[in-house]
Amino acid sequence: MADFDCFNTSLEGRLLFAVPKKGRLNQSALNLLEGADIQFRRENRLDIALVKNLPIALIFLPAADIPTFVGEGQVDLGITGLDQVQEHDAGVRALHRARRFSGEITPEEEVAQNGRGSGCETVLDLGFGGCKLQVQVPQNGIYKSPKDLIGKNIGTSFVHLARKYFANLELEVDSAKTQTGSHQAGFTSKLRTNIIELSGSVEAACALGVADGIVDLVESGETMKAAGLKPIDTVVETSAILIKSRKPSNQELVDLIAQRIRGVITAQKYVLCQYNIQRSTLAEASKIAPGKRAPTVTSLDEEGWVAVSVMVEKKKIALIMDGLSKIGAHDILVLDIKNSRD
Ligand SMILES: Nc1ncnc2c1ncn2[C@@H]1O[C@H](COP(=O)(O)OP(=O)(O)OP(=O)(O)O)[C@@H](O)[C@H]1O
Ligand SMILES: O=P(O)(O)OC[C@H]1O[C@H](OP(=O)(O)OP(=O)(O)O)[C@H](O)[C@@H]1O
Repeated sequence: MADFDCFNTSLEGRLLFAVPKKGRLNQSALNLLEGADIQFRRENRLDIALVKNLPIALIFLPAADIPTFVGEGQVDLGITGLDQVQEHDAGVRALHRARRFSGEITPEEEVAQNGRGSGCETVLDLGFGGCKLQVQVPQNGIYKSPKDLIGKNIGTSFVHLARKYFANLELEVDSAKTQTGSHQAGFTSKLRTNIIELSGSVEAACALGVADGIVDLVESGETMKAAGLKPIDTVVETSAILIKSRKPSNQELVDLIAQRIRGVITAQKYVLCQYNIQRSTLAEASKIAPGKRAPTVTSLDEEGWVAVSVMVEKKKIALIMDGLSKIGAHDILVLDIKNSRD
């Protein structure tokens, strides 16, 4: 158990669950907690909150730090972006590599340590916070392909993923030139591309002459366009995920939370469609809306008619209603699902 005495709060026996304290993932993460009936009251400016109805303590941390806390086993569970987990992973591997170069560990020990991973295990994809980590360059500039950026200045908050990306690119280019390069050799030589660490507003780096290209997140593309940039490659496609440490303090509680969150995600993704139809058309209707498992069918108090209730993906509902209507379904209703459990 981590020592959190500094918070003057007893965390004894509680599962520690890290939640993004600000930024793009904060509100959706809080909505998920509410849907999963994880009740808490957060005191002003305190980054820790005890859950009232479960033996859990929420720890509010920057999304970028959550993989470190979970990976080192100080915190049991966390919500963060896949990009942040991969950045942490790449950082841990870079550290092992540096230790091998300095002779602190043998190549075999490096392989063994890499095999153990960064300590974060993905529990489930949360279906929000979707975006891409992309290599971007000025729209009307001289750089056309990622290879043109080798040896140049790259601004990013994702230094480890950017180093890994350009190390692979340099290796590819060098191998093509010499026909003798090996993967390992590429990672041992010094990176020629200069990765510059920036903590925010990365898009400004090119216009201000700090960088020739950047590696940053793109969702709608508005920020990129406004900065006069265009994407030339994707490093990672990311979304928010639930992660757990290698040995959580209470696996049963981890499973319970995962099950509740899964239920909330399903409820957000589906709606309930109800309609009346003649029994003779039921098979056709079931092809249009087969449901998550199968439609629920009840007899109506009218000869030859049935009432059907079926879960439908929200994004498909309009087309499905059109189809059902076309084959003679009546009284089609669509209802929101508040929560669900498999
Ligand atoms: N535009 C976006 N659309 C969707 N998800 C995003 C977007 N930007 C970032 N994310 C996701 O949110 C995570 C946290 O990014 P964000 O920039 O919100 O963090 P932060 O630095 O903690 O907050 P802030 O930028 O407000 O200081 C990212 O790692 C990514 O997974
Ligand atoms: O493609 P878009 O929809 O425009 O989103 C992309 C922007 O969102 C994120 O930054 P954020 O606004 O969270 O602030 P930051 O730059 O301070 O991290 C990301 O770093 C981009 O700048």
